[in-house]
Amino acid sequence: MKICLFSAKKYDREFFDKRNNDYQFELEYFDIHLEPKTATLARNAFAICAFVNDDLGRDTLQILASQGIKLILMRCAGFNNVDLDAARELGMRVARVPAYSPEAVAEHAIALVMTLNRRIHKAYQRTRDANFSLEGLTGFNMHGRTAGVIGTGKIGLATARILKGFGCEVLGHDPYPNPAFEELGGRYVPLDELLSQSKVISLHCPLTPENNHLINEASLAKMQPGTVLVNTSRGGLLDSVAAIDALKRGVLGGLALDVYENEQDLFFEDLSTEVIQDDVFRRLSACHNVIFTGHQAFLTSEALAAIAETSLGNAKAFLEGRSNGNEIINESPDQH
Ligand SMILES: NC(=O)c1ccc[n+]([C@@H]2O[C@H](COP(=O)([O-])OP(=O)(O)OC[C@H]3O[C@@H](n4cnc5c(N)ncnc54)[C@H](O)[C@@H]3O)[C@@H](O)[C@H]2O)c1
Repeated sequence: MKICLFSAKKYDREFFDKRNNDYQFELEYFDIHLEPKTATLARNAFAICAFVNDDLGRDTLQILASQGIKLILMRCAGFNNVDLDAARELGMRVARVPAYSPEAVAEHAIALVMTLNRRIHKAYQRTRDANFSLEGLTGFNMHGRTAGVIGTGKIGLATARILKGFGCEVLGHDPYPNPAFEELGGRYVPLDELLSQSKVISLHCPLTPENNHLINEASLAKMQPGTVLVNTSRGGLLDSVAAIDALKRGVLGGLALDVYENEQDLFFEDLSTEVIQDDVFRRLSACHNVIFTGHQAFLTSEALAAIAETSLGNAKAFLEGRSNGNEIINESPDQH
């Protein structure tokens, strides 16, 4: 039984091949994105396995369905790039990996905050050039600061736990409060209060049509000068053009992005010999207090092993006609 994996990198092959010893599926890997013009590659398979920047819109799904694909395996938690209505109409099932390692993403978010705060990115460059001046490297203590977590599900909770460990006061905002967040000492507040009180703000809610550009010109205007904002969730949550303006005005004292709203043309590829055409990305990456990582928050060996195990387990459950709780075809993207 064959599964075609799209956007498959070396590390995906390594972990899927290893876990597949127990499952014995036939795995075919394609390094390229899934989109209408590549969907025809998925021949003689019952399932395809896709990732965050693959295009699973109606056109792609129609081509896949016409080739007999019955199951979409998302090897990630988010599924904002899947047209669930189309999948349902075409009789396709969609499954995901709801929680492979919340700590992997939370730890990366905090690594980004600390890199910006303590200017590690600048110190790294300076010391390699034997420049040991400390001018311009002043950070702030996390201890005693207020940090805001937007979205207090699995990853937001893991982030809040680390922030609490630093000795931060942790504010949260979530339409569905999580008792575990309050148990660890977090305090729920309205979004405006979180924006205006927090020195550090970390985004951990899914991208839905309702919260596209949740952080926009109006919400940035509510932040205190010098706020550090980190987004490891989905790029569309932040209006990047408004962020440039907030950086210029000093409202944002630091911006760390593991995700970017137009990342599908950039991330996961080596573009080091090309001129980047995205002017918003170029303006952001030219700021001394902006750092990017290319959607790597998930990238730990623990997370990759869990992604492979759960994805293959989802395929097995489908073939056995079982539900294992990872199906999303009947959910809308903003549901838990
Ligand atoms: N960068 C990466 O590598 C990476 C890896 C995994 C997940 N993610 C992203 O992280 C997101 C969160 O993952 P999770 O496992 O914590 O999901 P989760 O479902 O456990 O938690 C998400 C929380 O966000 C809340 N929420 C929804 N809309 C909101 C809004 N408008 N304002 C505030 N809160 C809102 C939900 O109620 C829920 O509690 C995923 O949707 C995905 O986009 C990124």
